[in-house]
Amino acid sequence: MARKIGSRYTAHQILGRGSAGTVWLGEGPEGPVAIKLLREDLSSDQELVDRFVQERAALLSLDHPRVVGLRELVVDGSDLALVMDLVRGTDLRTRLEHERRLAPQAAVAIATDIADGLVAAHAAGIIHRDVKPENVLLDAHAPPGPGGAPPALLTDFGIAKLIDSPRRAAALRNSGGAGPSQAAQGLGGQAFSSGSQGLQGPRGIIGTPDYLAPELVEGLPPRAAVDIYALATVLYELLAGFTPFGGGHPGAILRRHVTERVAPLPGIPDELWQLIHQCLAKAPASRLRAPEMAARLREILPELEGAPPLEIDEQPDEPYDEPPPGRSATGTVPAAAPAQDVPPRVAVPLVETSTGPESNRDTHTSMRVPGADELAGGAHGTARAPRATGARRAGSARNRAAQAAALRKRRVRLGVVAAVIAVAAGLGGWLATSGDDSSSRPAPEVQQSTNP
Ligand SMILES: Nc1ncnc2c1ncn2[C@@H]1O[C@H](COP(=O)(O)OP(=O)(O)OP(=O)(O)O)[C@@H](O)[C@H]1O
Repeated sequence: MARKIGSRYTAHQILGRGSAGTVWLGEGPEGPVAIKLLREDLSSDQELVDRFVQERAALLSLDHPRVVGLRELVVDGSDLALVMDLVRGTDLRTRLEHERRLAPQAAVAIATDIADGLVAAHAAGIIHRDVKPENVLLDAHAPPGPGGAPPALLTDFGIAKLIDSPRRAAALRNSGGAGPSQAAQGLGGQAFSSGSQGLQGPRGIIGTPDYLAPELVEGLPPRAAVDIYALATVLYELLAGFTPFGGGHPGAILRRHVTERVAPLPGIPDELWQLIHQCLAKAPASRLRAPEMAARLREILPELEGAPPLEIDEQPDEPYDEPPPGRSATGTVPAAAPAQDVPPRVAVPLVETSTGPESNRDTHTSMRVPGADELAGGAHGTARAPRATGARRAGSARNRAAQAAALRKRRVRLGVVAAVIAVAAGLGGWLATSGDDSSSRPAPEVQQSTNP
């Protein structure tokens, strides 16, 4: 059923739904467009509407072939719509769901496109804040690039930040139900709320847990480096089929971003791994900047020609598996509950989402407060450590009793939320002064144009 949007656009058919609203195939004076119609509760929020209007010029000015162009912001009665270039194709999440893992050259080609988009955005002072496969569109009508990858375009620039209004975040913090700041509260309410009050104003964390840079978990204000971290996470996911710190409840994922190190992917070319590793550095200053990342990805691209997707064993770890003594921390934490109790791995956005029919992707699962056990690294918080196909799992059944005993001891030490709060708070200082990479380049100072 056709629907008028403002005086110039008509929405014809639903293309898909996301956490912020519904995307329609539409028509305007210059031809077909995509129209994102924001959810009613968002569009009726006067503060949010004001922010959109304030940011209109900055968002409309972002013009780059690797960025989905925003053509118009329409405020029409109770409708708030973003009119965008129409990309005929699919989003990267859908492709990943079909293929599970991409061949390295295709993965790097897509990451290069996204990095190019970030170069333009960061140069314009705009931080994306929600780089993830859902926000990457693949243009199936353009000639494919290296590895047969369709050109990729980054979409939803600045949207996460716009929706992140202080009033909304405060309301969510005060609400009893699942909401965006619940994970943050669960991980360490003091650390988060005090950090947020001091550095960001009374805001919650906005983003999607799997892709959130550790400094955001710490309550620091977002800088361009958060997009680099998220892009490195996406690249890792394209290669591995899962994100480095994902799995389980949002609070557990957030904790891992801060405390765990990423394990190398089996069979990954060293240069590519070094790049991912550097861009996943805990300290934002240690990450590459967008132009450097794009250039390095481009250099690596030709060497990956013909390389097959990585072979990674995706069988879930056995319960009670724990890294053997002496092994470096790799993202594996001991499991303690039967596998059937472990919630599915999904990326959930840390923005308030609608539920039910409004949202049609499993990325929009609502969150619940993670328990102390999960926050302390229990089964629901177990990240998957990459293992080559056929490689032996860390730990084994013969050590299970000893491991279970060690686990119980460990839980006594770590099994209260307060401990996690202390760890998170303490790490704030550590993060500010250390990195896990050699580079000590200062963090790029990109002012968010989305600040009021
Ligand atoms: N410019 C566009 N052209 C064509 N299709 C689009 C465009 N923008 C979005 N879509 C499609 O609309 C659907 C919903 O997109 P939307 O951006 O609302 O949600 P999302 O990014 O999947 O999730 P979230 O809002 O949580 O980030 C997606 O399937 C996407 O492929």
